[in-house]
Parts: sequence; structure tokens; C-alpha cells
Amino acid sequence: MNGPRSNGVNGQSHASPKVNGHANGTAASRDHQDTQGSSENESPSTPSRMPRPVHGRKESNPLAPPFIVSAPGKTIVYGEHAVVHGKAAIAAAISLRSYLLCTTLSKSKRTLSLRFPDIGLDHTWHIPDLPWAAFKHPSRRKKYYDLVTSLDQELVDAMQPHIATVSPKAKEQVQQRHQQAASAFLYLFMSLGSESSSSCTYALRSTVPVGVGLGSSASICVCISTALLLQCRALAGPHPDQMSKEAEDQLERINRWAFVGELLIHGNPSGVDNTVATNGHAVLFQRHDYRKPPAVEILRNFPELPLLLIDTCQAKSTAAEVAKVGNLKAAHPAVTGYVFDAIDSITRSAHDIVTGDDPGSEESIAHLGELMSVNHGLLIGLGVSHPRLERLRYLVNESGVGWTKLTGAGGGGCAITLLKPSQPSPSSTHTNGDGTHRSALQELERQLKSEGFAKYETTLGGDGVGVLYPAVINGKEIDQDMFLDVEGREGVEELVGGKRDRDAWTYWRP
Ligand SMILES: Nc1ncnc2c1ncn2[C@@H]1O[C@H](COP(=O)(O)OP(=O)(O)OP(=O)(O)O)[C@@H](O)[C@H]1O
Ligand SMILES: C[C@@](O)(CCO)CC(=O)[O-]
Repeated sequence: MNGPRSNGVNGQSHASPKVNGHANGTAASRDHQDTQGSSENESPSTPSRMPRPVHGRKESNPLAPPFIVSAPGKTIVYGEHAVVHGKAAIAAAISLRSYLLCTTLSKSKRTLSLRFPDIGLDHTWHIPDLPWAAFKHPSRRKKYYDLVTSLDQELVDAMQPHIATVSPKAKEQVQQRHQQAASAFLYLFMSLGSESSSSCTYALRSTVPVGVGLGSSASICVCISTALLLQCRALAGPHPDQMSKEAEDQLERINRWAFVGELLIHGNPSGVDNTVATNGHAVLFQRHDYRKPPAVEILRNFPELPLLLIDTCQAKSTAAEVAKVGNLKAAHPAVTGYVFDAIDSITRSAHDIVTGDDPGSEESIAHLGELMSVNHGLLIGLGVSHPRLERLRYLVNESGVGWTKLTGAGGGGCAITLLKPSQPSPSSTHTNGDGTHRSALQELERQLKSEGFAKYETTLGGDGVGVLYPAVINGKEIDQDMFLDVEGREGVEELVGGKRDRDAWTYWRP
């Protein structure tokens, strides 16, 4: 691994930057764990490999080095909304990602800070003031490996005064954004940490646009879950020679807590978004019973579908759209049941094609495209389209370049267009009325831009959650100021070195 050697944790100077015996090992603080006063936060897979600390004078303990975790956004290809009601969905990771830089501070500080500039959130809590009595009460206390499928209302209430102090003077919509993110963070921190957790600043930068249906909330919840589990030493690795089953277990643990974060942001999530943000690639996902883990098939060979990802630039709220469909179901259970069943058969038919012999053939693409159009029609029936989405569909249909459906919660947000294989490449041209030479696709893109739609360049699939431990790229440490100051998507990607120093990042790869 590149970069300076880690000092290890709790005053231990390891011979290599390995922590927990793993290259790029966990960012866990031994100090932190000891102060939990319990062995329950210790991963069963780590102790034998872990160098036991010699308890020296605390004042001389060097701090754990800064580290970064990252997770992708997603696009739902088939099955949104129906998936909340127990039907199958297919979702794929996208190359837009969130990055969370964790900087441990001197123990004397006792502060917990969130610096989330994408949404303008900057907040600090004093750790001892947080409602530890409620969270650590034996009847409510959760273990890092528990399956938590609903929020404990008493804990939400206990947290409330500390959430009410987040951006109290901001406009309602902004305040809601801030408080949603802060609640997700604090609930996880209180569940996984302790009163003597290290003081830390968590700085977040994301290239996933917020609230447009591309899973921004899931990607930040996966980052938060991973960072906190690493800090309480509840994860092994990631490291390149990790056994498949062990890697799978770590991802499962991350995903469970990310779902809890989503519960705080969404209200009633299916869990598909956090599952794909955790695992990457694409997934076939179905949750029959909310008290049990969902059925998940990771689609590692998901085809490179030629997709356009277009943002209507119309704001929406996932929680509101999900609640709308919930109300429709309550009023018309039988009818909505048929709609959900129809969406389920679309997803299953698409699954057969993408896992079949020739998913990239002209015939397969046409079949997948038609399924997208029908899926969108059913989503209109559920009341989650928007005039901007319909305008977008009209323009794409007129151009003849492919098939379009909304993706994510709808009510605005994004749509995906599957391009026809016969679609001439942007370089092959024809003459338009104004004498210019453009392909139908270029002409469509020009029109979309002129009407205020935005296009995202992204690829489908790729890795799920990743760790850069320590936060060093090409021998240079990424500090908080650099991380917060760098501009734009390219700036963030360049700084965290996804392209320059690929080996520095590690992933759980079952
Ligand atoms: N970059 C970010 N920084 C801080 N908070 C974020 C960030 N991205 C998302 N969030 C949190 O997630 C919320 C958006 O979640 P929401 O579910 O409405 O949108 P989404 O996840 O982008 O869409 P969908 O769930 O339909 O894919 C924000 O209000 C904020 O609280
Ligand atoms: C609308 C929905 O199906 C997808 C949001 O990305 C909600 C969910 O599954 O949690």
C-alpha cells in the first residue's frame, strides 16, 4: 500500500500499516473499544489476528489516522414502489459515489462533528450530553450484529432534543434535509458507539445528486454504517485475500445498519437502495417479511446496458412518494395488488433476460426496453409520475432513440432511457432542418438541455462499499480542509484517487 505507515492505534506502533492483521485493516480504535467496557463490540473474526495493546499512558496515545469510506448511488431498473410492498426489484450501482472522511480528534475534545457541505450542514454535539442512558439501557441496547428492522420510538424521542438543535433557523425544507441526515447519523452513532467514543469529525462529499432518485441517502447511510462499525472494531478487513464468506458477512453487517439509517431518512424503505449501495454490481431484491432479511441475488454479470440517465431537475421527496403509494394501497388494496403483481412479473421477465445467454442481443434489448415502458405505465397508475417526467418521455419517444421509465421514487427526479441498439452513434450524422448535422441522439440531448433537463454520465455496476485506510493517495495524506475545499465531481474524484491509485482502496469482495 502506498503512503506513510500508520501509527496503529492506542499507542501501538505496528510494523506495517496493517491494523487487525489486515492490510488496509479496520480503522478501529482499540482505545474506543476498551472504553466500551464490553467485549460485545469485538468482531468474532478479529481478535486472534489483533495485536493486543499495551496500556500505556493515555496522553501519549497517537490518534488513529484519518480514513475514508465510500459507497455508490444506484438506479432502479425495474420494480420501484412495488418492492416496498414485497415484490421483486432490480437495481444497479452507478459510478457516482459518496465519500466520508473520518478524522479522530484528541480525546480531550469530546465532540462529534458533522461537516456535510453538499447540503450545507455543519453541526457539533458534545458527546457526554447525548442521551446515552436511553440508548445503553439493557432493554434497548443493540449489538453490532443485531438485525434491526424498525426504529425504537423511545430512542427516536430521546434523540429528538439533540436533533432539534440542528440548523434551527434554516428554511423548513433545508432544515428537514439537515435533520434527516443528522438523525440517521446520530441513531447509528448512539447504537454502535458509547459515551467514551473518540471525538471525531465526519466530513462528507458526494458526487451523487441529492434527492433525485439515485440513492443519495442510501449511499451516505452505507458510508456512515461502515465508518462507525470500523471504529467500534466490528468489521474484519477489507483485505484482498479475505475468505468469501467472511467478506459476505461484513457486507451483511454494514447493510443492516445502513438500513436503520434509511429508516430515519425515508420512513418506510424496502432496503433495496442500501443493499445495492453496499454490495455494488446489480441486485435482484425482494423483502417478503420485514422482520427477516430480504432475499438478495447479486447479479455480478449484469450487462453493460446502453443507458441515458436524465434528471428532470424537479425536486421530490422519496418519503412523500412512498407514502402516496401506501395511501393508494389502503384505499384500493385489490387494484394496487394487481399493479404490484404486474410490476413483479416485469422484473422477473427482465431478470430472465439479463441472466440469460445473450442479454446484449438486439432482441433482448428490445424486450428489456418494452418492459421498461410498461413498468413506467404502471408507475403512472400508482400516481408517482410528474409532468416533467412525461415531457421527457414524449421527447425521447419522438426521437425514437429508446425506451424510458422513471427511476427511484418518481414525483420528479430521474428517468432512465435504454438506447436502441440500432441507434446511430453520436458521430454518425444526418442533416436537420436547420442545416446542421446531428444524430437523433445528439438532437435529443440538445433539446433536453434547452428544456432544463440534466444528463449524468455514469456507468452501471462496479464495486460497493470501499475503504481507504489510511486516507493517503500516492503518498499524500488527504486532510479535512483539502477534502472540504476541493471543487466539483472531478475535483472530489481526483482527490480521493479512484483513478490515480486504484490499489489504495480496498473492497469486501465475496
Ligand atoms: N451528500 C449528502 N450530504 C448530506 N446528506 C445527504 C446527502 N445525500 C443525501 N443526503 C440525505 O438524504 C436525503 C435525501 O434522501 P432521499 O431518499 O429523499 O433522496 P435519494 O436517496 O437521493 O432518492 P431515492 O431514495 O429516490 O433514490 C437528504 O435530505 C439528506 O438528508
Ligand atoms: C420508491 C422506492 O421503491 C425506491 C427509492 O429509490 C422506495 C424503496 O424501495 O425504499
